[in-house]
Amino acid sequence: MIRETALALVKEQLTEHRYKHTIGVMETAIKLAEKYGADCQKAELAAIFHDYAKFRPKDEMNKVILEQSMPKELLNFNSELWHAPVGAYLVEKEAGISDREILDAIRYHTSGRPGMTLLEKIVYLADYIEPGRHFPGVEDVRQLAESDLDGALIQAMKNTISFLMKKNQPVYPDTFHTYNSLIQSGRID
Ligand SMILES: Nc1ncnc2c1ncn2[C@@H]1O[C@H](COP(=O)(O)OP(=O)(O)O)[C@@H](O)[C@H]1O
Ligand SMILES: [Fe+2]
Repeated sequence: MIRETALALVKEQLTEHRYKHTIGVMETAIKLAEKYGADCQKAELAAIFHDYAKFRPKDEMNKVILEQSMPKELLNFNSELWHAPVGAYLVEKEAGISDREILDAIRYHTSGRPGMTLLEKIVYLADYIEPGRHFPGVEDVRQLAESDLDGALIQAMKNTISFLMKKNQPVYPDTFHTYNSLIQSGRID
């Protein structure tokens, strides 16, 4: 699918603000894909579609999670997590994207998962550091992303986990497991 077609499909699903964020994620994901040797076209499409389900009603997302046998555990956590796996499902069903790598990059863009692929890492990070993002710690992650993809990802996950903990919010454990897997894969002992 070409960029224009994908963007037109996504624009219908999003607010103006979310659409601008999506453009930022797309541009950042392409740059990261060039830098780290990922497939730029897949990075572009995954980034364009990553928030496709962001504004679906909660009851619709809840139903998809149950009917499509997604992890039920998701329902015990922040509903903000749901649009990622539900988005992967709807992008396949409604937009006809069938590439597994692209769908998985959408599926895991919020929680991460242990053993993330290069494409999944790029979309996760592009979502975190795109130029429209302004929150404490984002500049450090942007700097790290220039030369150390895993280091940047670890820092982004640390920030997300601490942010949720500071607000006394539950943390969906896959993010902890992703953090552990990244820390362990980089260890020299
Ligand atoms: N492990 C987690 N447990 C609970 N909430 C999480 C977890 N990881 C991310 N979140 C929350 O999910 C929300 C959406 O994240 P994300 O999809 O990355 O961004 P966006 O808001 O651009 O869609 C954020 O508010 C974030 O704090
Ligand atoms: Fe998202």
